[in-house]
Amino acid sequence: MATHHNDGPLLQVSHVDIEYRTRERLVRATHDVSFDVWPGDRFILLGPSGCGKSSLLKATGGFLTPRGGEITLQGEAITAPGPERMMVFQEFDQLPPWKTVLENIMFPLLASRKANRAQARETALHFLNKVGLAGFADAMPHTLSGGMKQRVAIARALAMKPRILLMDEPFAALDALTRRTMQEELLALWEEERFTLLFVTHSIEEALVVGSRILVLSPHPGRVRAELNCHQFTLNDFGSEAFQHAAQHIHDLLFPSGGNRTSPVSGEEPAYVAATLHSS
Ligand SMILES: Nc1ncnc2c1ncn2[C@@H]1O[C@H](COP(=O)(O)OP(=O)(O)OP(=O)(O)O)[C@@H](O)[C@H]1O
Repeated sequence: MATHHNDGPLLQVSHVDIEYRTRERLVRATHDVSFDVWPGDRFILLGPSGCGKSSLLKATGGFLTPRGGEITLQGEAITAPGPERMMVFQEFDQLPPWKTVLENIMFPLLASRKANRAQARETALHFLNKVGLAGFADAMPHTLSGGMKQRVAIARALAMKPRILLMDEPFAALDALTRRTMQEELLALWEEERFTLLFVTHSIEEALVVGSRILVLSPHPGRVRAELNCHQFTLNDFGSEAFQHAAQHIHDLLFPSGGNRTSPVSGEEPAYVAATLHSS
């Protein structure tokens, strides 16, 4: 179980500015972004394409260094990638194709010397079972569906018992039904394991279902527009009045021009529209 709120935030993102320098220009990805993630949080970074969500996640992963501000995990500055911060990406090709499913899950445990072969195998089988793929230990990644590959990537990350799990739109490339199932499974896993999650999405609906807290970001450069609690919603709340109300509220935060659903904020806008119009 996660320890609860005794020792201060697990992750602190303080006044973070992220910039990219290309030959032609300087891109400011985020400006002065601050937030705290507590143990056991399912913390969502939500915003339109280009608001710097992935950049914030990569900086937390230690894959890039902010231009300004600081990111700390349990008080220690993040300067490089580390096994206590495991990442799950959107792409289905994140599993080395020459390793079996089981070997894929065992690999970080062995590479980080967290476990010997026997322990790694046992842990990998345990987590493979947890994501419902016990029968696929010896399968090669190319024989799996997209959803199954994402389950393996999640098992691989959780097997490391990271202090924080970083997920970058992990379900965005899945069909709607599989996406819903994966959200359900992730929540069930969280109920069992109570890991701390930092999750990037541009879907309001997904943010409300998966998250316990949501950081709403505005684009160019990404700034904090609001931070909201949403632990009250589950997958059963789709279409409920409270859910619709919360979705509309977030929509209005993201598109403050006043409900103009055709405002050209980004090519990704239909995701928000779908979220607010969804009812069942
Ligand atoms: N390697 C890079 N070089 C130059 N600019 C970059 C690079 N990576 C990201 N950017 C720019 O930084 C800004 C933020 O990008 P980022 O990918 O973090 O946003 P995002 O909110 O995750 O978007 P999306 O939902 O489309 O992935 C964008 O304007 C993007 O073009």
